[in-house]
Amino acid sequence: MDPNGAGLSSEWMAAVLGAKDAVEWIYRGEGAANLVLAYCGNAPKFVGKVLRIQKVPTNGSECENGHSALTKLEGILWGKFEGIVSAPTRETAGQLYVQKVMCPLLGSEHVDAGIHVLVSREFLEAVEKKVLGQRPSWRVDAAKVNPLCDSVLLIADHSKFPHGIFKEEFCVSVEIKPKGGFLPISEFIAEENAVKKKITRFKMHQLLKLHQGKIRKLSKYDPLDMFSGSKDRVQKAIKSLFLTPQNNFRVFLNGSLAFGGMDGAADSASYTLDQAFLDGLKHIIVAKDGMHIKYFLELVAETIFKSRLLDRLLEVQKLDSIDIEGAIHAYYDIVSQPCMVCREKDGSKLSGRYSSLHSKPRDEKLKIVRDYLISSTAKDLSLMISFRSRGNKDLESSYKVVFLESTKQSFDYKASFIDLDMKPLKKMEYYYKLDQQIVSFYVKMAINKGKEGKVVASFEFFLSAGSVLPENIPHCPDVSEDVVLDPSTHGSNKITSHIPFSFVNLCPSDIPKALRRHHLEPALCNFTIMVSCYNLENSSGHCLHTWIVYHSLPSCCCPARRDLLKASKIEESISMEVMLCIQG
Ligand SMILES: O=P(O)(O)O[C@@H]1[C@@H](OP(=O)(O)O)[C@H](OP(=O)(O)O)[C@H](O)[C@H](OP(=O)(O)O)[C@H]1OP(=O)(O)O
Ligand SMILES: Nc1ncnc2c1ncn2[C@@H]1O[C@H](COP(=O)(O)OP(=O)(O)OP(=O)(O)O)[C@@H](O)[C@H]1O
Repeated sequence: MDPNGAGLSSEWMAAVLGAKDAVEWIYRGEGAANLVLAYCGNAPKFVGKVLRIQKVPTNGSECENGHSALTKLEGILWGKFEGIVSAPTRETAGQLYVQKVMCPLLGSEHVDAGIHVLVSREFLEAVEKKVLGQRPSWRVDAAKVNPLCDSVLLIADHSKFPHGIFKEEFCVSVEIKPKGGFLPISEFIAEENAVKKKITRFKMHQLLKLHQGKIRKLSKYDPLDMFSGSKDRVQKAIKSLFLTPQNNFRVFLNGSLAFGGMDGAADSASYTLDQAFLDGLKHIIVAKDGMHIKYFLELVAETIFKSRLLDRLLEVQKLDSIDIEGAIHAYYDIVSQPCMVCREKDGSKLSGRYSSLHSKPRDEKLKIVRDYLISSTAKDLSLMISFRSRGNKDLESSYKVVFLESTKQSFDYKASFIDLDMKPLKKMEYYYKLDQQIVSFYVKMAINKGKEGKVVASFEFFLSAGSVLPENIPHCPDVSEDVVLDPSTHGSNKITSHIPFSFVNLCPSDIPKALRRHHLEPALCNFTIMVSCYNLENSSGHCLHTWIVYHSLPSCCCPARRDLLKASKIEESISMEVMLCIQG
């Protein structure tokens, strides 16, 4: 690192990547703002590294060359962190933000701010051309490599161990974007938005994304499980991510994407679970056929649970203590604009509530907004964890070690946070609008909820090869809040929720009893009970089959028991899910 904090040491200044270097960089992935390339050549200074290249919107006006610095107000906001204000470019300021702001909060051992390397325009053009075919088409349409950038970030490749000790070793890594893991309690949340205190933004946003066509099915993942600190709930979170990865879960084998997609909308209809992934896992996890994925998911959950990595992240997320509905007021004062929220609420009894925010000293308002933006970074970053089996090697490990009880194996692991970008100050207004859009859409959709009475819990379980269906489903907690609209029928007033049944005893005559146990009156609703079976191995993880096992309308005949027993004989690891659909 150079003494000016610009992140360009003289050694790296000398290395300008040109067109001929492009062959050594291959597509690794991308998000909304950056394209990431992995190194596949032999130059020691690049081995084990990735390049993170800034993109610009294709429909944007002029491309910024990265030389525009922070705005004056951003300079004031981040002024207390050495070097950020005087950083010559936004990129450099962003890198210093990672070093000076995020590193101390998350722990320097889990963050690599990277260094800048110079690149020629020819290099950027050549790599862009080279990776075009691998990029999701909607990402290609949305943004392109910024041709005016003259430097890019070189960061450790967190999907690999830097120097493998053993030539033959396999490394598997997961990338998890856990999103916001707590429910706000802010007094500034308007009464009509009180649902925010009970339902996560992630979950509500899913409905909006479904409606907008950004995803094809609702995620089963609940960030509250991930951040719960409870082993069972963390396991549930990991399993849910596996079943509906979207852009929240990916697996890499020796640095190559093996599961999940770079397509932000990836869900069980679009990701693939290929043989290479299963074969690779077999090098790392010692288990009988059909159990590798189950144990791998256990390994990930165990590591997250034991390492307490997310505890610290949650604390950083909680810097957002008054919610965007509070922070937006401080924002308008900082940018010296009339407060649009107070203007809208003018005359309402709530508008007085915000005067306490508007009368705070400027320093406090700056802190509110600064903390909100830091929290936004923490709610959007990803965690990468790499694993390699320690085998029988007794060498002392320079990494942390996790023990997987199910296979009696020890693994080295290393964990890093990626994508710690500084969020622009001007995004505050967008955050407020998006928040309101998410909540109002959810509230509108949830109005249907009143029609179905009290609905019950969901459960899923894994069946391994040759196993029989369980006699008793464990007691499920009441999650009557937890009603989701069925993606396939959204728009109508059909509600899908989950109801526990003992599979073995499942027969139509038991169903009314079971419904009553959950305070549902069978006579008052038409309903369907479906069992879906997901294959976890040897195929794409798609839903293999859905059986309608019971329909309340007499004309429907449902050979439930026979089909379920057939399912139990599937010689694979499968996950089954029972859904109760009630037509309002
Ligand atoms: O607002 P969210 O929660 O949708 O988060 C955005 C992410 O969407 P997600 O819901 O995770 O798919 C979004 O991710 P995708 O592009 O959807 O993969 C970005 O990370 C975006 O950040 P930025 O604009 O690149 O700085 C994220 O925007 P920020 O809100 O973090 O600024
Ligand atoms: N240091 C790294 N090591 C390994 N893989 C990485 C690294 N950094 C990024 N990646 C891969 O590249 C992808 C895109 O990177 P990143 O999330 O930084 O992009 P972004 O455009 O900033 O994302 P966002 O949409 O959240 O703004 C990641 O999802 C990850 O798969």
